[in-house]
Amino acid sequence: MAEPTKELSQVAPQIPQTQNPQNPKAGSPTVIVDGLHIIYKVYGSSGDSEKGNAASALMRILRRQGRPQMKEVHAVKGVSFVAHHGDAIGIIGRNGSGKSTLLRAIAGLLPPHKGAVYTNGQPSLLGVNAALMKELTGERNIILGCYAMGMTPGEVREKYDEIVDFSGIGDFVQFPMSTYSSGMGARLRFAISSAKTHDVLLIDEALATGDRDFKRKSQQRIKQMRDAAGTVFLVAHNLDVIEETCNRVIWLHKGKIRMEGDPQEVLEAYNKA
Ligand SMILES: Nc1ncnc2c1ncn2[C@@H]1O[C@H](COP(=O)(O)OP(=O)(O)OP(=O)(O)O)[C@@H](O)[C@H]1O
Repeated sequence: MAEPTKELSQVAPQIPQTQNPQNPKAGSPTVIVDGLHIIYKVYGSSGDSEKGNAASALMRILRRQGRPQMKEVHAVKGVSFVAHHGDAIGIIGRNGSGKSTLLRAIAGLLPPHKGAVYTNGQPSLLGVNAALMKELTGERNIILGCYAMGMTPGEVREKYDEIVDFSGIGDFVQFPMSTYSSGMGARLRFAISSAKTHDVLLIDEALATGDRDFKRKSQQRIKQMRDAAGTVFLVAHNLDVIEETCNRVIWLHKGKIRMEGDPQEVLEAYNKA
């Protein structure tokens, strides 16, 4: 199978950089998405007239058709763009427009059907379903999560209190995550993931469940990551979060880029559409 993502240095070692004496990395490319197509293959009914309901399942059994036919969902259709160090890129679009699919492809979790994703550094996906273990306590999850991000035991000890403080879960850190509200879970996930500086951090709706205070804190932290010349991608339905956090917005529509650029301009066009 083709590699989901490739190291940027292998394909574009000499791309000119914007010089910034304070941070020499700033402005250089971190992610190149080149003519990307993602297709899901799913089992579905054979025709539009056959909806996936009990009646059609029964008909299939009676007609001895066995398994339903394979269908394809073309979720991302020829998307291309370049992201740079220091960019926070908001991805907006209606339900089903391909936002989460694009993030998962950048993270290397979905192989391109056509085209390619090149990344400089390791992309980390922070999603609403990021893999923390519900039956373990917050404390255990913090430790495991930090190890999973490649931190040393010393770094974990150093960051532990800060993560608990930032998440605001207080004494709940001693309880299994299965006892947390969805907001508490999302806050802990964000606190763990953002305890480390990421080259490319992909955030999928993780800020949606936090309260106002937490949103403010997380926006500040995203800004710090940008200042450290990381690249942040943010999928959110809350357009205020996008406007306040991002310096660029990509509007996806039915798997294609409808518009891209300055947040105010893109959000204005999106709201009018
Ligand atoms: N695992 C999957 N298998 C098959 N089809 C999928 C899968 N995940 C997403 N799709 C389809 O791909 C298309 C894009 O979905 P995606 O979740 O990327 O959109 P989205 O813009 O993130 O939507 P939302 O705003 O509702 O989260 C949709 O038609 C969806 O039904």
